[in-house]
Amino acid sequence: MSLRCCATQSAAREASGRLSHLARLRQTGCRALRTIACSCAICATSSRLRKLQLCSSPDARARSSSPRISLRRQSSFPAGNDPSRQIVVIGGGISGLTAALYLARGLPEHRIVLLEATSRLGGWIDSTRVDIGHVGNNERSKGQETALLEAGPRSIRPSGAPGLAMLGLLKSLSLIPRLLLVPKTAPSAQNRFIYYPNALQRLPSNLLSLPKAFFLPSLKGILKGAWHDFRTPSRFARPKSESALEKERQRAREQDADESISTFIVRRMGKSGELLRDRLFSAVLHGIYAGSPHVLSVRSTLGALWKAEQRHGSPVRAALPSWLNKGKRQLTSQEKAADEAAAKEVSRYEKELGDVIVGRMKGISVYSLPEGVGEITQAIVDELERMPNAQFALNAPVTNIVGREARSLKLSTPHSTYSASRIVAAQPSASLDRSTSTSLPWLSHNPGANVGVVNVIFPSSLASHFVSGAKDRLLPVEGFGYLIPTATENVDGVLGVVFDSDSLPDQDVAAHASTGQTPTKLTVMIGGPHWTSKREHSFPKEQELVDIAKRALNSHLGLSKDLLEDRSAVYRAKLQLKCIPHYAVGHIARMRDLDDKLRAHPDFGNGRLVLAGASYTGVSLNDCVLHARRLADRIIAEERAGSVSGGSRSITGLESFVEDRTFALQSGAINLNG
Ligand SMILES: C=Cc1c2[nH]c(c1C)Cc1[nH]c(c(CCC(=O)O)c1C)Cc1[nH]c(c(C)c1CCC(=O)O)Cc1[nH]c(c(C)c1C=C)C2
Repeated sequence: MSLRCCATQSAAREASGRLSHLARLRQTGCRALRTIACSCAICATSSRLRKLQLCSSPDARARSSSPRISLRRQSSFPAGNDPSRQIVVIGGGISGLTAALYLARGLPEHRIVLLEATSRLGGWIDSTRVDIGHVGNNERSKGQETALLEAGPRSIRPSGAPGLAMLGLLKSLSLIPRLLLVPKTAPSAQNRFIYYPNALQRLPSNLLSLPKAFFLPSLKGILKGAWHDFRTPSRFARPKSESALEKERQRAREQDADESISTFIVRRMGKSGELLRDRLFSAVLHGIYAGSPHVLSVRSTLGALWKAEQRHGSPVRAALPSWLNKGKRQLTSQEKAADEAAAKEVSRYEKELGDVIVGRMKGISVYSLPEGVGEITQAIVDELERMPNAQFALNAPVTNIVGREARSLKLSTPHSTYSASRIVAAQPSASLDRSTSTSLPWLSHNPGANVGVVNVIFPSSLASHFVSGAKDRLLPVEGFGYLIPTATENVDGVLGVVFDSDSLPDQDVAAHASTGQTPTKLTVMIGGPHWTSKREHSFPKEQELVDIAKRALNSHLGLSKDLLEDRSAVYRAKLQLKCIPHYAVGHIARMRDLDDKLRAHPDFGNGRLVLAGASYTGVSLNDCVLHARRLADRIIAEERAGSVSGGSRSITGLESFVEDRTFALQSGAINLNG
């Protein structure tokens, strides 16, 4: 963060000498959080992320932030400037960094250049440790109390192919021993709440707790809805007598079929579906996409529900044993092939990880690292910095990409031009659309969530001061946090609150183990669909966001005004613009069209422009890593084959939309508690 701020004091240039200068500046100054409130031109213009920082505590100081980079000279690199052996990766978020890392490892003869538009790497990942005051009364136990804050993603799920791909990356970066693991049995894994209509309700965490849940106000009508779903024919049901040609036509139509989450739920569950949408599903969507069930595609975001109807007749039938389910149908050969390919990929990653790690991770709900998920991007940057064939440029927004059929591609930034045989475009798709004239469709189609994030820290001393009794706990319940559905009265537009100190307590214990005291940390998320009718300039400013957070914590958790206004409480507010892509209805069909157009493009086809990142193939860190790895593997294979036989180049980064026509996105499943 300080890198960004310091960088903006002078002109934005991407020369290597300048980057070393930035690294030096970062080490020497700009440490206090409050210095980050940007009044600088570059942050406001070249970065789409507007940062609003506020610390109410005089003691709060930021200690670490975005990945540190210091650029070494590249003159020793053997490939020189041969464009046929130069790959440019655009975008320094997790997707771009992962792609660059695997490419640099797999193609040591190629130069890999990573261009980042802003002055920091890491994208939405933004981990910062702050000092929040002193703890301990006597000289021996006295120490500085610190808290690790995340303004973006904070924990990672180890499940499925995406989860394994991420663990494989972490293993290769030697980060596995550093993981802070949260077991599935931990209270934070078991307890997730919904605030409806005016109280916290714990959601069922397993089948045993399901019957009790039927009486929760937010789940009222679930039995009626389930019965409606059971009786509603599948939209994929076809008469047995249909001709083969009819069947084929119907199958082709199904390939592109889609609907919103709202219409899916109401179609399957009738009137009860409307209630469940407003009391339950909207809350879950707030907690993943900061999005609305009316906009999001069911197929691309809750793909497990879509697949359940397609394969089993309905989501309820899918949960039944097969002898009770007459709606279950035979899989097509294409579906079988896709399932087999997915299973193969899982076992490949499991093999790479080894039985010990795979076994250990089976009992884990989520994990993070002592210095937050930012440790991952820092470790990637550190390794890239050590590699002679990797190069970074910050403050290097790509303003144009020109291709001349089979010749190399030319990229322009305000201060340089680059030639490349291939480009991996890992920035948000709308940025690619805005900054270049690729004439590719759909890049700006999907909206994205605007979210106000307020980190709140109560230093450990406040618990003993404000709570009487042995427990010393400021929060009324223990768990992951709570979400607010649209049916709850919510004029401030709060999406939910994460109990960070419950879900990853070890992040802060580790920092001051001598006292055993830990701060209480919360993150209040605001906005998303509640701001749809607002223009960007009227989004709440930093103080307004903090005030909203205080009101929410007071009315939802009963935290007293004295506690909230205590001068040692720390608040940090940040506005995250377009931070989570919303896959709108029809996303899969549009991605197939984009794939076709890209493949056939005279300048960018033939694997010359490859698309990567959350705009296309899944919003989680795991999805970003999985798809970046997949495309890097394909590029490496083609480059190696090409150097021998001039192999056919066909990569677009969108292969998953074409290869698995029934279920393109890996992480479409939801799991409320597991
Ligand atoms: C209150 C808002 C938000 C909370 N988290 C996010 C928002 C916008 C962002 C987010 N959460 C998840 C993802 C998916 C990708 C990932 O990294 O795993 C994103 C972008 C995961 C998630 N969080 C919740 C659910 C049900 C999921 C999906 C699958 C899973 O991990 O189980 C629930 C949840 N999110 C938030 C809270 C307070 C909460 C539940 C109480 C915060």
